[in-house]
Amino acid sequence: MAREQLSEVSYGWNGFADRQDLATALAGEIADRLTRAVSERGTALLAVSGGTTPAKLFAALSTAPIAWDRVTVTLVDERFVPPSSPRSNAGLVAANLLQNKAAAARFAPLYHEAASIEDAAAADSEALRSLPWPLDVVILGMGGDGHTASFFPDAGNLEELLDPASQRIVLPVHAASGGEPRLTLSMARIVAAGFVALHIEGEDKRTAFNGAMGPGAKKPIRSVLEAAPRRIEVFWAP
Ligand SMILES: O=C(O)[C@H](O)[C@@H](O)[C@H](O)[C@H](O)COP(=O)(O)O
Repeated sequence: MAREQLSEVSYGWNGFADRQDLATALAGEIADRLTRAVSERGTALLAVSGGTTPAKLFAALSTAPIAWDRVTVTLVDERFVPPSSPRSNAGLVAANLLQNKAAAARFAPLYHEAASIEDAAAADSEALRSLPWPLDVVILGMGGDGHTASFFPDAGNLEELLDPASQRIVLPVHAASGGEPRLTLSMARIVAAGFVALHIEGEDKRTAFNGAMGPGAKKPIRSVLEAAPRRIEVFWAP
């Protein structure tokens, strides 16, 4: 894993010839780390992102021969929609990851029907408190604007979202660029993970990532890289 050192931020760069090679390699890395967590602490906690990128990865990971019945899967973030919605990350995970061998995993959703996104976030923080924190593996995505999770640059509460000291587990997000209101794991919970991978695909995303690593206004993805106590590994394919 090549190392890029930039001013005060570093990350591992793992480039692949094509998206299926990336999915196979990253699924193997995740499976190894989940297996190690189960052997060390009897359980493992995985958080994945939604969007259009992860489907191949989810399909590859779903067939991994690991002790899925000891694994809890949750989401890095979620749109404030029910699982039946085509916009639902829970629906995406159910259809693509919690299949095959991974169907035996426990799933902890972020979306709960509530009067407001604020009420849902508060309910989430209570419901998720009993999960076996810290996360063992987090898979992040990134938008062309440098957002990751639901840390959108135009979020009204971006400072709170990026606060590595926040004790909250789940935070509400209102950001026009994010579409529906969102629920997102807090920065603190994400960066405390044993392994964080950033999964991006396509030239535009590589350009956006490199831009976020350069001078200029700090993008949320850079804030996450800087806050992470362990080097984050970037997985990219054209
Ligand atoms: O709910 C979401 O949309 C994701 O959690 C979000 O953070 C995603 O990772 C990026 O927006 C990239 O999305 P694409 O994979 O669709 O480009």
